[in-house]
Amino acid sequence: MLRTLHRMLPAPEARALAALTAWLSTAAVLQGIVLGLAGITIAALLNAGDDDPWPRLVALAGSSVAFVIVQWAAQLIAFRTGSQTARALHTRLGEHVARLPLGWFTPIRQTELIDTATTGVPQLMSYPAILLRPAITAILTPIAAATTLALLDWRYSLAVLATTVVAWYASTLSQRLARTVDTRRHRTSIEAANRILEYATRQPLIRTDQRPEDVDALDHALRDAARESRRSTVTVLPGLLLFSLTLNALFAALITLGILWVTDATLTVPAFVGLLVTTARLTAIAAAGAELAAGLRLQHGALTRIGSVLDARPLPVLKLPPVETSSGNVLANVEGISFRYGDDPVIEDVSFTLPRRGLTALVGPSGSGKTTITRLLARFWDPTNGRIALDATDLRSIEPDRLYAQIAMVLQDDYLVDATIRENIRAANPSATDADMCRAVRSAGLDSTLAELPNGLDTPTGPGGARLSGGQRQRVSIARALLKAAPLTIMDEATSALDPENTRLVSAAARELARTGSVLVIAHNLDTIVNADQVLVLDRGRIIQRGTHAELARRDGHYRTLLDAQWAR
Ligand SMILES: Nc1ncnc2c1ncn2[C@@H]1O[C@H](COP(=O)(O)OP(=O)(O)OP(=O)(O)O)[C@@H](O)[C@H]1O
Repeated sequence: MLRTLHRMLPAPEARALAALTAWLSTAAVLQGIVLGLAGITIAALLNAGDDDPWPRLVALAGSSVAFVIVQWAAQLIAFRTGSQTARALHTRLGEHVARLPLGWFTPIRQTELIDTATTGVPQLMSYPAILLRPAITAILTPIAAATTLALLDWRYSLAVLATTVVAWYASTLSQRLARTVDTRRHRTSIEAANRILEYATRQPLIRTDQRPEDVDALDHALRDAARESRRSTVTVLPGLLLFSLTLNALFAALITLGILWVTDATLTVPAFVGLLVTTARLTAIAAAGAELAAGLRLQHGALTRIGSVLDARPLPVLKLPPVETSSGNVLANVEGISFRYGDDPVIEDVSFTLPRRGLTALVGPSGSGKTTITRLLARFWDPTNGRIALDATDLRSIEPDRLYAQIAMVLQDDYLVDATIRENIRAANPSATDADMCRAVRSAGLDSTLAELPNGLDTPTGPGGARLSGGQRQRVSIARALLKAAPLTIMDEATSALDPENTRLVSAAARELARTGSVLVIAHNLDTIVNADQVLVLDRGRIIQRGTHAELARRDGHYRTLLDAQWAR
């Protein structure tokens, strides 16, 4: 665990952890020497007359003082290292997550990430601060004590070393037993957390639709979590019992050995008493170490989860030759792409181009793959076959920052950061002038909304934009896209039109952006489609028709059927 944590930390914090380990190891060895010397001194005092106890008493006092000083310094360093470790892990997690492909952020991974950042990292902080000391002490102190005891009786010293190895093995075994249940318990508790989040955020839907299956799913998840929690307690107990029994059996074995050696006169009674005092103290140290095992296991679990986030690889940026395009007017070239989520093919052999300027409407029934195509264009994932090029460059060879600078997105229910409306919009283009900002706000239809807000553009949006209505959030998102004026804008029109005014605004913004850039709209609004330069009709992951609205509307086929069913009402 120490090695894993050491590997995860940046160099300065890893060095601090190594230094702390050295301090704690020195303290543990000194403690062992103190305990060994205590046994030897007791033997010498009981053996009055035969031995001069003073040299031993001086050595004991000297090593005790050294131990207290080193232990005190180590503890101070431990608290500092604990908070440095937590800070470094938070930073590493944050920097790493920012480089992961957007497709990595599934709901369950998001819940895991919240748990890791808010619970896992703070848990790990107490590893260097509190638990590393007893963990090191439980191993090094008995070894140092046993070695010191060799001055009194080398056979007993070897016996203590052997029992230390057996006790260490028993402790590892009991922890391994518990770790498997810990993993299951964590999985079910994350599933429950996810369900609770879903239950809380979908309350309106659950209440109005009276969906008992949502409540059932939550009930199941909570029951599973409670069951695993009970099971983990029950499974951990035999391990703890095994360790406690082993420890007591080892102590009894050492006493028996001592008695045997006293009986055959190869060990004196005072020496035996001295050895027993030291051994009893070592047993107490080992038992205290075992009591902290549960904490260590929790930290091991947290470390494993942080490791699995850090192991997730960002999509590689490859060195690829430029892509030839048929004309300089092409911005995006999608060539024979296929994609699957797991084993399910979702997109199959799709090809199309997006012009540098113009509006492309993507239409098709629900589940036909429209959203997936737009996500592949923003490189949430790489297609399993084929390639996508932006400005004659394969997406896989564009640095993420450069790629995101070229794309703007307006989604159905956009997430706003907890800042003012102005800050949310300006984030799209920090160098935009106030005049550009006003234009974007006006075109997005936000001016009427702002007039009703007491602080206008400086109104806080709340976490995720919760203080604005869905329609207002979408208008902020449109203003952001207008201000960014990226070469490619991807828009997702609301399926269940929030209000006709917003639908008209998305359509108008799409047309405006299409005058200077390329716009790809997942279109549900006939107005958008009629104005599109090309319409791509998608069905079960394939493009089955393409052309303008007028061309497609004249032909029999899927588009006409869609048109009749959806828009001609
Ligand atoms: N993250 C995911 N994991 C697994 N399957 C997914 C995932 N996202 C979408 N799918 C599946 O991929 C298929 C295409 O989904 P997609 O969201 O691209 O369709 P869509 O045409 O945008 O649908 P809608 O109009 O309803 O939004 C669907 O069958 C969907 O169930």
